[in-house]
Amino acid sequence: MQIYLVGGAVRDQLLGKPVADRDYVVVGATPEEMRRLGYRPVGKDFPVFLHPHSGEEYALARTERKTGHGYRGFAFHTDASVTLEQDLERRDLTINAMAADAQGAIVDPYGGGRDLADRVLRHVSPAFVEDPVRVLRVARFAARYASLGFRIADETLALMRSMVADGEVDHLVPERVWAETRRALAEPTPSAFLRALRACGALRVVFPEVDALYGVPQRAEFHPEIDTGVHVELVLGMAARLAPGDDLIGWCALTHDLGKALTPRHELPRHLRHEHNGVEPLRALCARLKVPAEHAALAELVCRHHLEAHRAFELRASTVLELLEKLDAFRRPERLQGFLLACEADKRGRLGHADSPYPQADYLRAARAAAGTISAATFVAQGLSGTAIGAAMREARVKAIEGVKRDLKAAE
Ligand SMILES: Nc1ncnc2c1ncn2[C@@H]1O[C@H](COP(=O)(O)OP(=O)(O)OP(=O)(O)O)[C@@H](O)[C@H]1O
Repeated sequence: MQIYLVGGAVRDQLLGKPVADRDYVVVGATPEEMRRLGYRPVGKDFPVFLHPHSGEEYALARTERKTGHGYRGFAFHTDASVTLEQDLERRDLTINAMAADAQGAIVDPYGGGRDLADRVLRHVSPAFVEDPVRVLRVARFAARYASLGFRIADETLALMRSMVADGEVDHLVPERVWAETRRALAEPTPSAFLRALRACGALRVVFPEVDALYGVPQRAEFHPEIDTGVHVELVLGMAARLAPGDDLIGWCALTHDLGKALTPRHELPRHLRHEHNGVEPLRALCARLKVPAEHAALAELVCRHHLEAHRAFELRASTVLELLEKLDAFRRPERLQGFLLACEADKRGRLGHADSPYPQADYLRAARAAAGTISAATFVAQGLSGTAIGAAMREARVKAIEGVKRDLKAAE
């Protein structure tokens, strides 16, 4: 039997990037042999084994046949006669379909090395169309490598379009959409994920509420980029810059303005109440994709309150306190931190504003710190009880926030 390193590890090595996971393909072996050698079987649908010591994954070389819709409709075939080339042929992109033998010699039957050098994301074979998640994977790799100058090959984009047109993308299960989206949001250029999905028409299928933002105008004096979809792309880019690799902030960036798609035509380009209008589609989207609770919760807070954060200096101290309470900022400082990063990404994610300061974040952080030092214990010690404690504490917190604002003004 022969063992090859395959997929992402070979690609990353050739790109000079750190290798995260090492996956191996085993050619010319049977499951029984693998077990005899001490490998532990883990695959449900097809034979994958864990190395007895390193815990790395070793999969028997396999082919597949499409039997139905979506990703469940596959019959995998594996035996000792399946070749490395057959296994690599069923992979998505040529840059992911290279292998390296034990001596480090590269096996590259589909031109992955050339595409890597040319910065092209290209499908391996016509079988690409058989698994709709590959549309999302290509978009995700576009988000990962956009800054290196990668583009999607025309013929691959054409196949992606045909998969959308044939309705194959409709069969994606929410778990797979979320898993790829989450990973894409943690990539360096998440806006390239949106652009790739939009270019093939998949955005309308998987994120219709985001797709609907393109072509919706905003006021040019606040948003020189005008188009709301373009604004969302800029906010995603800024979120990736402010919080690299943080898909939670990315999710908030992606969804903060969903309400703008619902603005009545006669009100455009103003978007009165968009922060309220966005809540319902956001909740429906989070439920549909089964996003984790904290992603749904923080995205809703950002959607509802981003305008308040932008206007923080104009708000009364009591309103600032209410905002901090709604964010649960006294018990959960990380919530406030995430909220402010997303709000800052929104404010700076506008054409010509990338380097604008966002002093609102400093103010709200300082407000929380000052108000947070006031605790109920002080008022209990003063002999107060029940509702009197709550009222006195509130009053003291409001005063503390007023103090912070005064100090900031004085420092200007
Ligand atoms: N749905 C799919 N269709 C075709 N090939 C796939 C699919 N999912 C994974 N692969 C193949 O399996 C390999 C491992 O997949 P995995 O999702 O771990 O990504 P990766 O390429 O290792 O990238 P990452 O760096 O994100 O882990 C890929 O490189 C690709 O060759």
